[in-house]
Formats: sequence, structure tokens, C-alpha cells
Amino acid sequence: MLKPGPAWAVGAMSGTSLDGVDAALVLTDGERILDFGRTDYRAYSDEERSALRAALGCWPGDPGVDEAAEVVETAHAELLSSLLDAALVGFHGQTLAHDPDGRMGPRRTHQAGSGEVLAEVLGRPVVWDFRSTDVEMGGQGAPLAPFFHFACAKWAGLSAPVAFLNLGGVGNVTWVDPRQPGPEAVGAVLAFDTGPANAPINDLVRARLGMDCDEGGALAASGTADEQIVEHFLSHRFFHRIPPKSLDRNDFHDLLEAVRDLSDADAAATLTACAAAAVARGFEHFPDYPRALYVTGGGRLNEALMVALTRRLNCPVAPIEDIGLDGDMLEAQAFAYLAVRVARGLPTSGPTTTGVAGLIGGGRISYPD
Ligand SMILES: Nc1ncnc2c1ncn2[C@@H]1O[C@H](COP(=O)(O)OP(=O)(O)OP(=O)(O)O)[C@@H](O)[C@H]1O
Ligand SMILES: CC(=O)N[C@H]1[C@@H]2OC[C@@H](O2)[C@@H](O)[C@@H]1O[C@H](C)C(=O)O
Repeated sequence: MLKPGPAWAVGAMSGTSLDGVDAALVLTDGERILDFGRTDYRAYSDEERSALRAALGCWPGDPGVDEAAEVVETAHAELLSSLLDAALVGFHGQTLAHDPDGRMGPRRTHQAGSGEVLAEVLGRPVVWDFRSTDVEMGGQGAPLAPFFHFACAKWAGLSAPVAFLNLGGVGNVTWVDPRQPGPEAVGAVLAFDTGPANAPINDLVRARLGMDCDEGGALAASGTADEQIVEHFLSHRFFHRIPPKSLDRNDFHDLLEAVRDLSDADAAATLTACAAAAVARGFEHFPDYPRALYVTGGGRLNEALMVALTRRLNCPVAPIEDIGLDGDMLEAQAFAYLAVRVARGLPTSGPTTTGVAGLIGGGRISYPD
């Protein structure tokens, strides 16, 4: 078991974009962040990415899932073996399917990769399966970074409500009031997925141009958004739901159909405008307008998306580096922080983050033999 007091933990996240695995060290007592440590990244090979892509939407027992889990475990073992100056590992795994509302069957969520296997290979206790308990208890199982975002706001010395936006495949936002004593306090955080972010843009440029992403947002910047499509997109029932709410990467797959007849540039501009409009719609749920929006995740490097956000919001929009945080590693750091919270028996989600009925601690711990 973890000794009392602060501990170094290494967190690892394999995001919905399927680009690779991020890992980062955090020194924390599970409440405050005391220091940030080394970070590293391991890209998936094309072959590995194909195995993961083939298993998207699949549940344990489905064909291809064991192969995907092996890819995830191998990549994490390779990456984490050089970051073991930590007492504990926080292993998110790769989300293959997420259905917290039971639209396709039983309510469930599926992150590929076994923490038991990793604990054996790495010789460290591994905290994993962070989302299942929350879903079993009636929550959305996501987002889980919000309690960490609260700790980040404290670490950065902020004293007024702000929002953190993660622009990965899907977007998720956390409104934080750092004047509250802790993330569990009433009125401290409100979080939810905003809508699709990079996933449809990537899918578009991959299908039409064979590119991985719209680098810097250059293609979108050269086009014009079709506001009618954006308006229609905002009529989706997801945007009428009161948070908490979460999304599966493929929930908006028909968005590509909507831009089918547009030029490449206009289609990219429209999907970029949709991502920004979804965030602006999300702001309507906040208790107070935030002082600033700090953007993390790969989408902060998409200039057209940052400009679209600035146009639609009434507060400064800045990359999270503006307050000294690392926008490439924030999710990995979140799972290091959450691992220590799990080991300390502290809650990792609650009614205003995942919609679970009360404060709960998710995650299970596997120890090496
Ligand atoms: N220079 C760039 N220009 C434009 N877009 C970029 C750039 N760099 C990254 N991105 C976008 O960000 C995505 C990766 O973001 P990130 O790594 O935050 O996602 P993720 O962690 O996989 O997803 P999620 O947070 O949904 O799990 C890429 O797929 C791409 O769409
Ligand atoms: C089910 C799942 O893996 N969700 C991810 C995904 O990627 C972004 C968004 O969708 C968010 O809900 C979540 O990840 C972050 C790290 C979270 O749980 O806070």
C-alpha cells in the first residue's frame, strides 16, 4: 500500500485519436499537486493503429479485442519501463466503446488493456479500470479529468472561475471555481463532454486527402463554414441534454455526411465551426461566465479552431501553457493524480462531473506478485 504523504505516480493515457500513448509523472498527496515530473510519448505504429481502429466499438469477447488489448499493453509496457521512478502507475487504457446510457445494450464502458498484466510486467502497483464503477453506479464514466483540473487551477494560483477545455477526438470542458476548498465541494466543478472536436476533422482529411490532421487548421482557415450545417448540427439531441453528459467517439459519425457536398476547405471550416459552436453551447450550462478558457489537447494547435472559439466566446481563449501547464500531457498527468486518489480512498467523480449519484472512487488496483 502507498505510504502516507505525497507520492510520485506515473499516469498513462491512450486517447481517442489513436495517435499514441502519453505518460507523465506527478508528485501529489491526492489533493494538491506538489510537482510535475518527466513526460514521454510513444506513437502507435501503423499496424498497431489498424488493430486498434478495427476494434473500435467492440466489447470484451468480440473479435479483435484481445489483439487490441495486447497492442495497448505492449505500448504501455515499453513506454512506462523508462518512467518507473514512481510508486504507482495510473493506467487509463484505450477506450474502444463507451455506452453509459445503454443505447446499444447494457450500460457499460470498455477500456482495452489489463492493469494486472502491466503490474506484472512493470513490477509496480497499477491503478486501472477507472470508469466502470462510475458507470455501474449510474454515472457517465466520463469525464474523469475534472477533479485534476481543480487541482491544476489551485496549482496555478488562480482565484476566479475559469474553464479548461480538452480538444481531443471529442471535446470536454471543466468549469472550476478555485475559491472552493476541494473538488468535492458543492460548486467547485462542473464538467461534461462538449461534442465532437478533432475526430470528424481528422476523418475528413484522412478520407479526402490522406492526411492525419488539418495541420495548424490551415485547410479550415482557407474555407468558409456553412452556418446552416452548423445550426442543424446544434439541433442534435445531445445539445439539449443538461450535463453531465458524455460521448462516444463515433456518436457524430453522420456529421461527415452533412459536409459531403462541400469543397475540402469549406468542409474543414464547417467541421471546425461545429466543434467551436458545440463548446459555446456548453458554456450556457456554466453557473458563471469563466474569466478565461484554457485549452489543452491537440486541438489547441489548430489555429482555425482557436480563432473559431474566440469568435464565439466572450472571454480570452488561450492554450493552457499560458498558466504553466503542459497541454500535451494533461490527461496523462490526470491519471497519475487520480491513481493516487484511488490509492488514498479519495473520490474520483461525483454528481457534477459524471452525474453519478454521489461522490465515488473508481478504479481498481492490481499488485505485482
Ligand atoms: N499541429 C496540429 N494542428 C492541428 N491539429 C492538431 C495538431 N496537433 C494535434 N492536432 C489534433 O489533435 C489530435 C490529438 O489530440 P489529443 O492527443 O489531445 O487527442 P487524444 O488524447 O487522442 O483524444 P481524447 O482527448 O479525445 O482522448 C490530433 O488527432 C489532431 O486532430
Ligand atoms: C470514455 C472516454 O474514454 N472518454 C474520454 C474521451 O476523450 C475526451 C473525452 O472523451 C473524455 O470524456 C474522456 O477522457 C478524458 C481524459 C476524461 O475522462 O476526462
